[in-house]
Amino acid sequence: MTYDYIIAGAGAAGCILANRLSASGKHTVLLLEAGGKDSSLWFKIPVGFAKMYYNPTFNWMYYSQPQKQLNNREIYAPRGKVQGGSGSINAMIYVRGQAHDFDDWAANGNDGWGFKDVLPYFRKLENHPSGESEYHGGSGPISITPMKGETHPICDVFLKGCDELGYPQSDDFNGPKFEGSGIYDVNTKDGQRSSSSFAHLHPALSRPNLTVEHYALVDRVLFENERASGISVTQHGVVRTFQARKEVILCAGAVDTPKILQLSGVADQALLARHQIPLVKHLPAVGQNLQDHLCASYYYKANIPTLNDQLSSLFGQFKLGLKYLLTRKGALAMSVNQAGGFFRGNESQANPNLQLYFNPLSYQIPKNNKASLKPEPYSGFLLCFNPCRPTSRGHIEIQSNNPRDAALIDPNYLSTQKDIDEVIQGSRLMRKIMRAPALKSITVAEVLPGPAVESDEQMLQYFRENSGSIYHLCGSCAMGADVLKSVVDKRLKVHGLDGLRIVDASIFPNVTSGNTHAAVLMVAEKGADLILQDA
Ligand SMILES: Cc1cc2nc3c(=O)[nH]c(=O)nc-3n(C[C@H](O)[C@H](O)[C@H](O)COP(=O)(O)OP(=O)(O)OC[C@H]3O[C@@H](n4cnc5c(N)ncnc54)[C@H](O)[C@@H]3O)c2cc1C
Repeated sequence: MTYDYIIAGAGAAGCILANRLSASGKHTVLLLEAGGKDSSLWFKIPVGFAKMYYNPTFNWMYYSQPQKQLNNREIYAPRGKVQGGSGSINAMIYVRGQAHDFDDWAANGNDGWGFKDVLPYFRKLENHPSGESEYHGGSGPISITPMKGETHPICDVFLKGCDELGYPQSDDFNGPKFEGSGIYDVNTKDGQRSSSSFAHLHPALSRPNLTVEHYALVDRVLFENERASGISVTQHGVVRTFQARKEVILCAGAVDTPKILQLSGVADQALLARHQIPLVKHLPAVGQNLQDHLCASYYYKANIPTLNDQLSSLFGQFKLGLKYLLTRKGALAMSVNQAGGFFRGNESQANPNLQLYFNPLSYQIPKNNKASLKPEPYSGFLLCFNPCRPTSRGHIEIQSNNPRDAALIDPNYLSTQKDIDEVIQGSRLMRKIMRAPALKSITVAEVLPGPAVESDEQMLQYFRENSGSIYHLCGSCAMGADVLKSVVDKRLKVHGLDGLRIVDASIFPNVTSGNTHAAVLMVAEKGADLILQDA
């Protein structure tokens, strides 16, 4: 069968492309997704995040290679395996990043991707309750909800503590003032997840020129000489091929997009030779430049009730459930990451370089992936940090030429001195904030790492033993001008090939300073415009 556009991966980016490319009715579009539909109610209810965290039906549940700098631990890397992708299972925190994140993209040979260029796309994609303004959009498909005014009362204690220490406050991390403590926005509408699947794809499903195939694992891109001519998938055990009249667009995310390219013969020639894959194009940067945010939590026991108290009792759960059903508000309508912000680890930083989360509950992520996420059995809360712009770079590599084998993920965490220094800065910042009078007055004890962990070495060791991914893998098919160091050009076309683009988190030249979902949605909106301009 032949379509104008074939999109591989119905994730955060792929659903937007499917909508935008099929909207005019002029082009036929095929959207291929390895997972199933997002019909379960748990994708709608924000608290469903916990249900999907270790759910092998809807989550690829990848693990990294053992990380040398993290005590050789294999770090959990959940990825959505369902319509909507990771955008269907994520924590919905909506932060664009700092202006200089995108100015650095532009400086990497990507004119047209500086902050002033991408801001119109951020505005286009969102429906913000404050309406149209310099920084916000009021009529886009993705609904944004500020959690301000709805968060657990303990979040106000955090904000007061930061204020006591003289830190600035930000009313809106996506507005003119990024730096400071504040309350996060989430991408929800009336207490329900506003994913690109719900906001873009569902309303487009009745279009006759849009076809969606589920349980269709893309094995490889097919080429005629140096033009991508179609795609080969395995669906319910049967191999099927589809032809593309105009373009094949890879949207399988930062782990699977480079994997598909490598399986298709577009990668470093030595890697391809090792796996007996015929060479289509020697592109050594495919799979390189992998980045992520690495975080660690500090756990506290409080002398006032926290969300732990409500979530630990059946009556508390019942009350929260009833509130959600009746008003679509309350803890079940929100992310667990409610307060936080962006801070400078020391005075010499030109920009905020640490992101913080203050959660009104505390939970340990169970190591056993058959267990579920449960609050700690006391009134607790946690404070968590990650460096905003880590400089460690890792890679994605196929382990065989079998598309059913997961790729090897090596983020190479904490492999630069800058990243190590920022871990110390972040650890010291946590302790400083917790010494603020407001926070001291509600804290019984630091449960973890605990007061015995005091020196820089001990704090670093705690981080090495306990840190985890905050699930922002990106950069593995970076956009840039240098064909040895990047994979796509500024129009998102794969270097040296025709009819093949990448539109997902893998094209980030550098990770953004906040959570990555918003920037992926922007990339998809701008990518759709670029594709339609060339149609
Ligand atoms: C648990 C979790 C929590 C997160 N929390 C937040 C948050 O609060 N805020 C935030 O900003 N970001 C968050 N993120 C990150 C954010 O969701 C991702 O950055 C974003 O979804 C990436 O979008 P993408 O389109 O690149 O990939 P994805 O959304 O992952 O989509 C890729 C799609 O491709 C499909 N696919 C993969 N391989 C194939 C194949 N071979 N054939 C066919 N289909 C394939 C996948 O099944 C998936 O549907 C979180 C991520 C996770 C996993």
